[in-house]
This record gives sequence, structure tokens and C-alpha cells, in this order.
Amino acid sequence: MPQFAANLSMLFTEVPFMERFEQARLAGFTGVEYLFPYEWPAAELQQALRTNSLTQVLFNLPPGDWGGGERGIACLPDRVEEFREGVLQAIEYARALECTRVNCLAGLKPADLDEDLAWQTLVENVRWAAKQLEAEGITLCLEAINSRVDMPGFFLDTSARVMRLLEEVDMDNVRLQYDLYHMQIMEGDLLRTVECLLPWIGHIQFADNPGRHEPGTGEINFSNVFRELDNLGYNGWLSAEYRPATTTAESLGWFQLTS
Ligand SMILES: O=C(O)[C@@H](O)C(=O)CO
Ligand SMILES: [Mg+2]
Repeated sequence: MPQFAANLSMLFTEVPFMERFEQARLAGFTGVEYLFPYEWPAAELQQALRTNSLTQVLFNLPPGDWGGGERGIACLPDRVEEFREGVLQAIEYARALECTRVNCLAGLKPADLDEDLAWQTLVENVRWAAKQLEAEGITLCLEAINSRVDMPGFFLDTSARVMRLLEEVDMDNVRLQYDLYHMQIMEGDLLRTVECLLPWIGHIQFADNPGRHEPGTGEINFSNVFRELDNLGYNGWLSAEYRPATTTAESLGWFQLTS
């Protein structure tokens, strides 16, 4: 059975961020991820991981002005220098947190930015980042995010687009981050897609749809999905990246589907 991680940006938000590590451990998680580590000293995060025997599974590269609505800068030609600085900052944190996987958010493509220029920028940025990360033994994930509900304009919005990118970049430490919630919205056909793309999948996240709440609140058959991932031999992390419909404690019934 794959290992389960808690996304601390969405789960356990009933308590302050630094207290969520302990809550994750008490709930039975062995790994954690969250959007960004950069506002906390690495040593503090490291301590929280150690105290709770948790693995830092993933975090994102710096995304640009998140509060101002940016969702990554990797496809933006006028932000290459900032992108590279962000990669170096992420490496510092990944080293301290012993994290072997980071996610690169491609960004929202401005309507007036030429598609080919955005694509070329993304390819070159990903290749540059992957080379820096390779030396550290870190995998660079690229997540396809739905552009229908949550992020209109997100540049990588299907698994096919991420796969095209992986082919062009052609580096062993670049992988697809497959988020079952986003892909249910954009593509459906979840299990067949995972089966086809399994060798290129570096990380999986989940939430039910619609609503992005816990398994059992929507249309995805999670007992089949978890069982099939196991049958397919997926031995990576499965991260719970959902907004609890009520409280986090009440949302965790899906754990029973995994035993
Ligand atoms: O699915 C998501 O939204 C996340 O994985 C993320 O990192 C960016 O929002
Ligand atoms: Mg996700």
C-alpha cells in the first residue's frame, strides 16, 4: 500500500501551522507536504519533522506573488532570473528538510504572451532547474492543474501537456505530479491514465470532486482507486490535499479504505 501524507496547507488548519505536524502524526500520517516552506526558518521545520518522525514529502518552488494571484513563474519569459533564484532557495530548504521532491508550478499564461514563447521558457526553466536538482538527488515534479474551476489560465492543465514537456526536457529526474482531483475535472479516466503514465509519475495527490473535499464526498470511487494504485505497484506517496468538508478530524474516515 502506498504511504499517505497530509497536506498541511489544507489539513489541520484548525491549529496554527507549526502545530499541524503533531496533529498529522497523531492522525496516523507518516509524511507531510505543504505549499511553501519559505516563511519559516528551515531549522524550525526540520525540528517539527524530527520530533514527529515525519518525512517531508514535497513542497513547491517559490511561485512569484502568490497573494497577488500568481501561480508560478516558470512559463514567464521576463521572470527567468527570479525563477533561478527560487530554485536555489528551494534547494537550501530541501537539503535541510531531507526532501527529495519539489514541485514546479508552471504559472498562469497572460493572454498577450505568445504560446510558443511561454512553452520554450518553461522547457528551458525546467531543464535548468532539473540540472541543479539532479546534483542534489532531487526530483522535479510538474503538476497538471485544472483550468476549468480552480486556476483558469494555468499553463499545464492536462497530463498530456506535462508528458509533452517531459519528453522535450528528457531528464530522468523530471516527473509528472498527478493530482486525482484536477485530473478528474479535466480528463476523467483516472485509473487507465495512471496505469499508462505510471513510470513517469513522481507524486500523487487526491481530493474528491466536486468540492475538493475528502474521499466519499463526491464522485470518485476511492476504494477502487487506492486498491488499483496498490495493484499497479505504485509505491510512492499519496498526499491528502483536500479541504475538509467539516473538520479535519471528521474527514479522516477514508483511512479505513486503505487497510
Ligand atoms: O493542487 C494544488 O493546488 C497544489 O498541488 C499546488 O501545489 C498548487 O496550488
Ligand atoms: Mg495538487
